[in-house]
Amino acid sequence: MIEVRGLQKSYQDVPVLREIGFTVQRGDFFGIIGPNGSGKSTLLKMLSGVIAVDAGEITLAGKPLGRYTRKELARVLAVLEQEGLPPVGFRVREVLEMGRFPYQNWLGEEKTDVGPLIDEIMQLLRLTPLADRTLDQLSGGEKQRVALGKALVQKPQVLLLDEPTTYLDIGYQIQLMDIVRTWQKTTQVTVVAVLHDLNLASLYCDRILMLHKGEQIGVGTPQDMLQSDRIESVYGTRPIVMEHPVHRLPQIMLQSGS
Ligand SMILES: Nc1ncnc2c1ncn2[C@@H]1O[C@H](COP(=O)(O)OP(=O)(O)OP(=O)(O)O)[C@@H](O)[C@H]1O
Repeated sequence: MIEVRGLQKSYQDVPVLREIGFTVQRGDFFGIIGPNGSGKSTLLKMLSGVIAVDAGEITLAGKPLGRYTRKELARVLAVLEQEGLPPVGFRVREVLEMGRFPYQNWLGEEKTDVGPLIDEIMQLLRLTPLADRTLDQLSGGEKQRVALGKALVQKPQVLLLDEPTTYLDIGYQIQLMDIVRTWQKTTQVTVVAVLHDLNLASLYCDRILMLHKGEQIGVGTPQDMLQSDRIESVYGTRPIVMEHPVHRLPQIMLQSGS
């Protein structure tokens, strides 16, 4: 679904990504991890076409990213960003309707009735009781669900998530990740998520790309990537890595003073 080859990026002649290359299969949950400043958001912005690559190529559904028009791209790819919501005056249902823009004509009309799709996504995200609230009347966690709803109504083939669980408590973190996974299983959407929380990355990602200072440290399963030596060399702190007693996946425990 996504192929990345030989990607390079510099800002003002300072290289921030070097020789990045990986493939994401259709329907995979792919995580991008790495310390602050390692280039995760820059890579995600290149995948979404927001910033240009200096060298290398990104192919999406068999077509180079640069050959998509903006509207074509919005039918294939949706992004959940930290600041992806419109100004505060809009109501929840209106915001979700805005997500349909790639399918609308210049009058904002669509051939098919999307009411049932919007109802389904509002229910999945438990937004139905909030439909008529304006954005300023929502909590941070509720706003994040609205932003996700706006991305899902685009019915994308690829969903990019930039640190989707920042500011969410542990209950909302799991709820949001579970919703994404449920949606993924029903629609076969390919998910690429920048995640700071290594334990969440382990629980939800099929494969993980680890970046460090703009270099690709490796791509592999959570078991491959979340080893204490590797984490220590990249993050500068040595955690204890244990197997989750239920999910049989690596989970890390931080050690103070290490
Ligand atoms: N517009 C810009 N101009 C110049 N340098 C930039 C710009 N955007 C990012 N950088 C630099 O590029 C590097 C990678 O930044 P990026 O935001 O991609 O990292 P990140 O891994 O997402 O970090 P974080 O986890 O802190 O969000 C950093 O050194 C950052 O200072």
